[in-house]
Amino acid sequence: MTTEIPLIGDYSTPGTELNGARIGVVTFPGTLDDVDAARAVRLSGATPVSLWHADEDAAGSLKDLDAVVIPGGFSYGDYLRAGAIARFAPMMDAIAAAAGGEAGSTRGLPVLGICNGFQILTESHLLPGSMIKNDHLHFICRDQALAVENNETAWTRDFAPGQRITIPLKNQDGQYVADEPTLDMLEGEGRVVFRYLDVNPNGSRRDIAGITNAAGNVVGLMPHPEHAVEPGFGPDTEHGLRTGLDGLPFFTSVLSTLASGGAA
Ligand SMILES: NC(=O)CC[C@H](N)C(=O)O
Repeated sequence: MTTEIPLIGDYSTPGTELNGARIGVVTFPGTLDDVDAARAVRLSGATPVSLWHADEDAAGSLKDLDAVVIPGGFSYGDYLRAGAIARFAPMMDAIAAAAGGEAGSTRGLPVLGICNGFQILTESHLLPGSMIKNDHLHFICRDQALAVENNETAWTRDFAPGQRITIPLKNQDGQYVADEPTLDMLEGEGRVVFRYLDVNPNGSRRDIAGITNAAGNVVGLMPHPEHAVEPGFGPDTEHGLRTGLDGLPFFTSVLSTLASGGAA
């Protein structure tokens, strides 16, 4: 069962007109950023739909959805390892089947994992590699500059190639690791989607901040685009102006992808 998420507030910023797309936002026990993710979806013009991790008809609930966001937070309190318990949720089985794993599937449901969502995607083996503690062993919260290395995924096509963006980063388990052959494969296939700029905040291998599956429909990243979608709330971007809209193209990109009829 799914419910459209009622939202309060002013939508007179971009994307006020509803465009017919329905995007699911998953909630686990301990999820933190589902409300902000839903608001970002709505600001892009799509309708956010709430998805519950333990839904007994998870596959049925995904049927009329066009994309899914797995938001940030501390699913199951990050016990054992961030995302390690969430991966066994019935909703994750349904998402994996609809998204198609590493290679993508015929449906190729677009899935965006943000921070804890990225951790859940690696634990679920929808994306390769693992997230471990930041190398300095501290929780970090900062406005982080990134380079968009691949603008041909379902969630990045509204960016320019190589575009510099700034969005918030806040986590303790943000260090992306993988063995050298996997890192070489990701680089070789253009699957590094975002790279940290100016500073590597957590020791991630090769400054990797986000990656995609082979088909380009599943994307995960540690920084939080849903916190940079409204004027006055996101990080300073250019010339000290508080524009803070660098997260919005994630959510409009998936709409462009859907409009063009492709998964990526
Ligand atoms: N902001 C978040 O999603 C936090 C993610 C995660 N559980 C961590 O600290 O690392």
